[in-house]
Amino acid sequence: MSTLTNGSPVQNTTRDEWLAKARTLSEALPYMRRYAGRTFVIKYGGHAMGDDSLAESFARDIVLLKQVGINPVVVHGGGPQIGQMLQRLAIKSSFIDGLRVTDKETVEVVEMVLAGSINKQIVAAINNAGGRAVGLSGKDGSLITARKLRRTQRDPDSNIEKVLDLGFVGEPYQVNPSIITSLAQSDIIPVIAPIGFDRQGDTYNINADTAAGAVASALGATRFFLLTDVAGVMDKNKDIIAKMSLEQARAAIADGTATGGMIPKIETCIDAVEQGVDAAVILDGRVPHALLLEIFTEGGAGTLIGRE
Ligand SMILES: Nc1ncnc2c1ncn2[C@@H]1O[C@H](COP(=O)(O)OP(=O)(O)O)[C@@H](O)[C@H]1O
Ligand SMILES: CC(=O)N[C@@H](CCC(=O)OP(=O)(O)O)C(=O)O
Repeated sequence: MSTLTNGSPVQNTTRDEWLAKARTLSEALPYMRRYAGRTFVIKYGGHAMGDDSLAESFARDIVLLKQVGINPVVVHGGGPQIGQMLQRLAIKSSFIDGLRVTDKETVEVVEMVLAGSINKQIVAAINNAGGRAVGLSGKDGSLITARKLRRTQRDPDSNIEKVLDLGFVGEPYQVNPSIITSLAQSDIIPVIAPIGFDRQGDTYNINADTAAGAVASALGATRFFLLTDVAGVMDKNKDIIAKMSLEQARAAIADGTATGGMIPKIETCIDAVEQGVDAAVILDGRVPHALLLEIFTEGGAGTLIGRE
């Protein structure tokens, strides 16, 4: 038993808990100093959004990052939420290579769900947690000019390559980050919906990982985080891989360690690092405060993809 400065006795367990908390806070200091003034792009996936308390803890983490001098930029998805809305409207939806085939009617729903409801929910959650967030889509401030994504597939029988039509699925063609830097300088946290536009007035549905990677590259972000619904990239024994070089990341795709939605995710990380982002991290958005643990503790969480 020991005593507090006010003389009250403290049970040892409580004291140990306090010491553990103090150690964690103290451990965070060098990271806070290292990252002050840096830009972090955080991709917040639709699967990571989960319930209200998880959304609240995500918002608090973002506000904390801003408070310690980091410039967080949030790019969000919302695939499952788009799916639910399309179902309610009885609009059929299909995917090719993890990308939603998007006709004119679908792109209207996608924009409504992403730039409308989800974007504003995240903005409100950050503002309720004490931050100053502003929601944008790629159309605002000409942030993301897009062009139609061209996908081809080789027919295994004839070996002829055919062009697949995904409709209004776009790829970022030009990212103009000036709106983001102006907002960040005014202490505002930008929250971006992955919608692009072109000079012909067409609207494009962009995969949120791709949009976030393009924003991270254009901003020269120090770190790019992808919050998803797994603990990180798993090896063939289902153990989390803590760190991967670009070569190991490419090998994980080539040898089938990464499949499905993990493939474009790792590809996006490789592209972002090749274009100057210091490191990209895939981590579990379902775990409360995963972002804080990754950024401010020694062990980190999730899978870091970097140069060496
Ligand atoms: N090696 C791997 N490690 C972890 N997850 C993997 C791996 N290979 C495939 N996956 C799958 O990738 C999914 C994450 O991609 P995705 O569903 O597109 O995420 P999000 O909706 O967050 O963008 C995981 O839920 C998992 O099923
Ligand atoms: C072209 C394409 O597939 N766009 C995605 C955009 C949302 C997204 O990527 O959301 P998650 O990150 O939650 O998966 C879609 O329509 O679902």
